[in-house]
Amino acid sequence: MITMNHVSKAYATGAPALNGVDLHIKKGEFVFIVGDSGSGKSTMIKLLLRELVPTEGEINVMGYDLVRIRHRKIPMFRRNLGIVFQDFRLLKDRNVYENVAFAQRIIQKPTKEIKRNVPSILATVGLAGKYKAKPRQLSGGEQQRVAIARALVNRPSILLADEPTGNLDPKNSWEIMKLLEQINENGTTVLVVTHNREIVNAMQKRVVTMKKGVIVSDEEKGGYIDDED
Ligand SMILES: Nc1ncnc2c1ncn2[C@@H]1O[C@H](COP(=O)(O)OP(=O)(O)OP(=O)(O)O)[C@@H](O)[C@H]1O
Repeated sequence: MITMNHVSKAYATGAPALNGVDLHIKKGEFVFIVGDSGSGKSTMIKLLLRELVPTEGEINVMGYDLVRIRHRKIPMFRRNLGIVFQDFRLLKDRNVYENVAFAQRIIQKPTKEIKRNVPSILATVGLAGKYKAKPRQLSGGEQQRVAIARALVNRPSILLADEPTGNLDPKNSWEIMKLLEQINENGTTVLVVTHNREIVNAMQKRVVTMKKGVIVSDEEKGGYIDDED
């Protein structure tokens, strides 16, 4: 589903952000990506989204060769991915329903289908009763649920979450992680970049630890490794 072979990414300045990374993720896995600030996690996510191209190496996601993919095929490729960020990135002047429906309008789903799909996905994330609310009327946890609904409504095969609990209190963080786990149990491959040590240690999932652009550990049912530096 996701393969990175000897992937390096150097920016114009500084040491390479990624340096010879090999990573294989199978369909249906739940993987945490952890590591100190600057270890290369965001760079990895950007490469998987094809926002960046590697300096060296090969990346294949869902059968798409991300080094050689033609520009006009990138939007089609990205339909396979749902993305969630730390800061939610909702449309502030649109209500919950519109925020989720927007993702379907972009891919030109017929209105009839949108009217069926949006309430269904809002029920999945536990927000069926809040479809008319504006983002500012929601808690941080609820806003993140809207963002997750928006990421899922087009039924992506892979969900990428970049620090999804970074702005949430512990209770909401747990609820969001449990929701991501449930989404994974329903068949979606889930990658979560996080600094949340307690949750990583408790959830007993695969943990890939990055340090200075390399993978220093990759463990099934792993934990958060403390940096001794
Ligand atoms: N656009 C850029 N130009 C130059 N260097 C960059 C750029 N983006 C990131 N870097 C550098 O690449 C390295 C890896 O950064 P990256 O953002 O991938 O780390 P990260 O693990 O996601 O960090 P954080 O946890 O703080 O988000 C860092 O040294 C960073 O300074």
